[in-house]
Formats: sequence, C-alpha cells, structure tokens
Amino acid sequence: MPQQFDKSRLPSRHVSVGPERAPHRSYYYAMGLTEEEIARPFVALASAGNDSAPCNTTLDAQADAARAGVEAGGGMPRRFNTITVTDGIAMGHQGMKSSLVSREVIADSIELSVRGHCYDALVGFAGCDKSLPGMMMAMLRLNVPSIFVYGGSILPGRFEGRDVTVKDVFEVVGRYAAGACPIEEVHALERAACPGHGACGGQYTANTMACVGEAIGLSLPNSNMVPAPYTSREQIAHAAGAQVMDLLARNLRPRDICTREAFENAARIVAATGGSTNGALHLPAMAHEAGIAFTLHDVAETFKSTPYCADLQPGGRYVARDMYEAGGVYMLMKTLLAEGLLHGDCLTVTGRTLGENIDEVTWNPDQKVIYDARAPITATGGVVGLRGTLAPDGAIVKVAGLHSLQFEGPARVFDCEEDTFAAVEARTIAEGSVIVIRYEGPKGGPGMREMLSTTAALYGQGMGESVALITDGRFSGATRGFCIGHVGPEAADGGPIALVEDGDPIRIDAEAGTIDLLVDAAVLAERRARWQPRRNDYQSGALWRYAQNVGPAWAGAVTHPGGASETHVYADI
Ligand SMILES: CC(C)(O)[C@@H](O)C(=O)O
Ligand SMILES: [Mg+2]
Repeated sequence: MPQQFDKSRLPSRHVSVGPERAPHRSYYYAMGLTEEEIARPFVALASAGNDSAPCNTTLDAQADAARAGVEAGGGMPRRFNTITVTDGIAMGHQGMKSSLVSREVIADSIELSVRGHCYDALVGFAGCDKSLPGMMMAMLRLNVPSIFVYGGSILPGRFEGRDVTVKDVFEVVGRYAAGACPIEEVHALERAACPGHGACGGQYTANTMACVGEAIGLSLPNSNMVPAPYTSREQIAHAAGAQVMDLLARNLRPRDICTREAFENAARIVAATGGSTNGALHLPAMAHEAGIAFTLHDVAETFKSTPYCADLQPGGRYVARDMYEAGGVYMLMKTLLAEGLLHGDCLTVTGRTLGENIDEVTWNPDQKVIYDARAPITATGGVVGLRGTLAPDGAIVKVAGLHSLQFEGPARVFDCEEDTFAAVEARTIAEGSVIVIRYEGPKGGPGMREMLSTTAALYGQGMGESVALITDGRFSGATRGFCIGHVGPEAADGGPIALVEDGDPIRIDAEAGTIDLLVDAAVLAERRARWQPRRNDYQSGALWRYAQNVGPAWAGAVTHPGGASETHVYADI
C-alpha cells in the first residue's frame, strides 16, 4: 500500500487543491488516475530515453522502474522525455555543432515541463554526454527535490584479445589513413567495439559526468558505475523513485546539496579519474544554475592539488565496467576523503553526508583500477588548466597518459575542423607543429564542436604526442594526445587565437600551467587592426539563437543569467 500523504500539506498550486483546478483534474481522470492518486505529490520522471544511440536505449525502462518506487513512497509518477544529440554519431561533421546546444535545450525542456505542470519533485534519467549535465542543470535551476540516475555505461567490446571501446574505432580511422592497417581491420573493429546498450565505455564525458553525479551528491551512492545492461539498474531506479519521496518529506533540495564545496568534490573526481575535459565546461554551467561562481579557473585550481588515482581509458587501461567491479566511485572517494581531499560534510540525496555514505564502504585492496591516494598514478590531476598570452581567459588540457608536459613548435592554422581533418588525412602536418583550429568556439562554431575525429586520426597515425593541437572548441572524453581546448577568448570574439599565423611559435607548459604565443606585441597589434569578425554559417534556427546568447567557455558556455535567486518557490510538502 502506498504511504498516504496528508492532503492539507500539499502546496496551494497543487492540482488537487481548489475548485478552479477542476479542469486540470479532468485531464488526470482521462489518464485513469483516481481522486486519491490525483491528491498525491507529482513526481516528474524526466527521461532522455530514445533509440538515437545505445546510451539512451535503456533509459525509458529505468524511468518506468522508478514509478513503483515513487508510488511506494506515496507519490504519483509522471514520465516525460527530452531530446539528445549523441556525439559518437554527430562527430566529425556539422552535426557536432548541435551537441553542446542540446545541453541547454535538454535543461530548458525539463524546466518547462516541470514548471508547466507544477511537478513537486524530479528524478532524471540520462545516458549521454550532454543529457547528464543538462539534467543536473535543470535540477539546480528548478530546485525541487531531485535525484539523478545515470543509464549506465556500455560493456567493453573484445577485439584481438583486448577490451575495446568506440575510441579504438575513431583511432583506427587514423591508422588506416596512415596505411598502418587494412580496411578489414576498420570494419572488424566497428562491429566489435560497442557490444550493446550503454554510454561510451571509458572515462569519457558520460562516465565522467556520471562520477560527478555521485561526488556532487545528486545520485545514490555507487549507483552510476553499474553497467547499462545489468538488470540491477532497474532496482537502482526503483530506489531513486522511493528516495525522492523521502527528499520531498525532508524538503531537501539540489541547492542544499550542491554547495561550492560539493562542486569542489566533483572537480576532484574529474581530475582523479583523468576524466573528460568537458568536466571543466559542465561544472561551471551547473554551478551557474545554483548561483555559485565556480568557473574554469576554480575547477583548474582544484585539479592542481588532486592526485590522479583511477587508471581509466583514454589515458589509462581500464573501462567503467572495471571501475564498477573495483568498488565504484565511492571506493575512489574513500581514499580521497582519507587524505583530506574531499569535503565529507556535504549533504547527499541519501539525506546523509558524503562522509557518512563513504563510511559504509570498505577499501578493496584486491583491485588494480583505483589507486590509494597516498600512492597515486601521478601526484597531480589528470586534467590541467592553462593560461597565458594565447589564452588570457584560460584553456584546458588532459595530461593523463602524456609522456611530456611541455611542447613548443610553429603554428599550423585552420579556420574549421573539416580543413584540419583533411590535412591530417592527407598527412600534410609536419611533426613538431602546433595545430590551431579556431572559429570553433561556443559563439564562433557555433556550438563548440568536439574534435575527436581529428585528434583520434592524429593519434591513430602515431602523431598523438609529436604534434600539439589547440582550439577554441573542445574535445571528446576519448581524446588523447597533447590537445588543448576551451581557449578563451574565442576567435569569434577576437581573442589572440584569431591573430595566430602559420609559423608563429607557440609554447605550452602543462606543468607551469601556461600557454603562450611568442609573437611581438607590436606585430599582434598590427594584426588586430586588420582583423575582421566572421559570419558563421547559421543565420537562423537554434544555432543562430545560441550564438546570440552564449557566454564564454570559462563560465560554462551558458545562455542565460545566473540562478542566484530562487525564481520558483516550491511550498513545503
Ligand atoms: C563519443 C564520446 C566518446 O562519447 C565523446 O562524445 C565524449 O565526449 O566522451
Ligand atoms: Mg562528447
């Protein structure tokens, strides 16, 4: 029997309260609800489920499994769906310009559904790069009691005796272009790499943001590393449905959980796992929703003092399934907390603190994926912030797995990714060059494309560390090599990256945290006087609108003013 809610505790805006809501109730009777069911708190189950990509295919079943949990807690579940753009399919062509924009559309669509129907709480199900931060952004924006559920990672594929992921398919394209393998190997890998449902298998963007979900306190402990094909995911969804009712009863909301300290915890996990550089974009965007100033520079500051502890692909050896078997995100957090590297007193959706949740976990010494924070893989984080004359507003680089942290060379400049990829495929990039790909920023692209096709092709050709690559765009979590993204100000805003010419010397020092264009100020001033802004290819529709509104990458590339004020007050239940 579901727990009964005292009707008199329902907020005045609730559909069951007052004669003027009679028409609204008619719609619920039309869907088969009884008077008693209409009088319960309404819980939105926001699903990014669809068959656009394997990341999303299990989400609707998980959202449906949460219904019974909500009902057991005395609530009334209402499922709705949102869109996704999946980078693995959008990558390497103009489609990728829709990717980051979709994060805002996902957050906006959830906001509008929840506001429009006055739902009292929210459980969100997401499985792909932008749907994870988009979902968590909506939770912080709406500030109704919320739990975030990740759809789970894909299992690795097997190829020639080793575990493979989609990264290997992107990289074999480069190996084939270099004449290093036959076309049959490309086709064999494309069939083997993705054996079923779930988001990309390494510590790429989706898994990175799934770890963030736990570290920031919005997901149930050790829930997100459970692989997508495992039926226990539906038990997790059920538990999330029941638990959100507890949050409603306690009136514990996302902004009570996601404090500045919680954002620091989340940034730690990104660096400690050698996670996606997108973490440095999505965390500021999420913080913005909560009215917290936590920019690329704050993220980078946390990265500096974070040991790199989880041996995960692309920099390391293992995949999410291995992280799960090793003990999950909480196993990693146990060792980080023991070294004083987490704020253990942050609240979580269990209603307890992170430290209290971690106390339930026993350290597993018989696993190879998660290193003790006292003896990490490297003493500083797998991701590093940079700043300098080429990027006065900052930039980001993943150093996990790199052999050298310094690079100096002459620029080879391109004004879009397509031209760069063609030059890489034609093997016209000289070793030692610093490839610059510009006009790919949030505004300039528009949409700040990920450049995995190009970086993987370089890596596949064996050039991963013999060239560096710099862009005002961004990278996939699967990118490896000396690749610097989020360079700001972007070229479309006339940042120094717009002034670079072929042959200009560029120096990057990821140890010192610097990125410099070694050209005389007088020469740059003369080039600036000649510089003309460019018109992007999208003069209508969502991409045009995005380009008008989007802010800089260092602040998360968001499209609206901050969320410091409570814009929608939810009465206590
Ligand atoms: C296609 C990938 C690997 O999922 C990428 O989009 C990422 O950012 O990790
Ligand atoms: Mg991506």
